[in-house]
Amino acid sequence: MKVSKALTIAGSDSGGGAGIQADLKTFQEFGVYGMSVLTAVTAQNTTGVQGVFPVPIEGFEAQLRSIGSDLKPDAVKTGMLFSGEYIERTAYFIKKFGWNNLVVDPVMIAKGGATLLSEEALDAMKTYMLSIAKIITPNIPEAEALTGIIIDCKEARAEAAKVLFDQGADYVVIKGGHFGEGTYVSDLLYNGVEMYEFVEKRVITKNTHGTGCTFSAAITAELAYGKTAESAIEYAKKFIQHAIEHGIDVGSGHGPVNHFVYRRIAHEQY
Ligand SMILES: Nc1ncnc2c1ncn2[C@@H]1O[C@H](COP(=O)(O)OP(=O)(O)OP(=O)(O)O)[C@@H](O)[C@H]1O
Ligand SMILES: Cc1ncc(CO)c(N)n1
Repeated sequence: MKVSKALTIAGSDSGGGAGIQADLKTFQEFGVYGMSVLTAVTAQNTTGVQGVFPVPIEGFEAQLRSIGSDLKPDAVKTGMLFSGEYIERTAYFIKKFGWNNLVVDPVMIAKGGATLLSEEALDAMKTYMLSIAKIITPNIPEAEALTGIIIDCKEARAEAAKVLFDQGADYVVIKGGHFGEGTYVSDLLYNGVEMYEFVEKRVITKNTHGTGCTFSAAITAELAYGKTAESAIEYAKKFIQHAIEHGIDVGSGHGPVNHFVYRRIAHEQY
């Protein structure tokens, strides 16, 4: 049986809500065969990040070579890339293997404030990843760090999207989860010609662990199926909305979004 295949290059979240675990669960939910290359192991749960342990760089590169020499992902996403060295190696292998359906989620800081990307890596992210990204999906603080623009209004967000586009990404999505506490949450898409806003009702919940990873994994899964960037983003936005609305009550902190939301809704109908 032929299947669409997607690869995530990211960190592990032992708590299962973000990182590689969120990506693989989302790929599975979309019916896409999931593969993973680990940059780092995090000791993490719903209350925060207790430790970050990078995979030795040789082990990281070996995983990329194993995938590249045998499996051909239809789409690839990057999440926590840990440091400039891992970023440079990631870009090298992505180019070498010709993986061009690339979603870059420039993960920098976990919700509780833990650093997932070293500060020196910011330049490497701009130099190596933006130029090869099909879609980049920063949240507001990440877009601010990458552009130097303070995003305190919609106009500033649009300006930042243009700067990121000029740095090389084909499609820029600046997510609005961190944009105040309004009734609606809007994500901005810029494709070099037009700006689109994807708007949904803000869900009042503490279970928002993994929103960003799950959203970008859903986009990647849709790209793996051969969908256009616009339709992949539109569908992923609906998916993340359902996943947040049905967030899971586990742990004592921020529970994860619900990666198997469609199946759960189906079960509830019986
Ligand atoms: N409370 C909410 N209600 C509805 N949608 C939300 C809410 N919070 C975030 N989103 C949506 O979830 C997606 C991820 O956005 P967000 O800005 O939270 O990303 P992120 O900060 O990268 O996530 P993470 O903290 O997992 O790294 C976006 O589509 C955003 O609009
Ligand atoms: C491993 C990992 N990647 C990404 C995030 C984003 O929030 C996280 N919390 N943990």
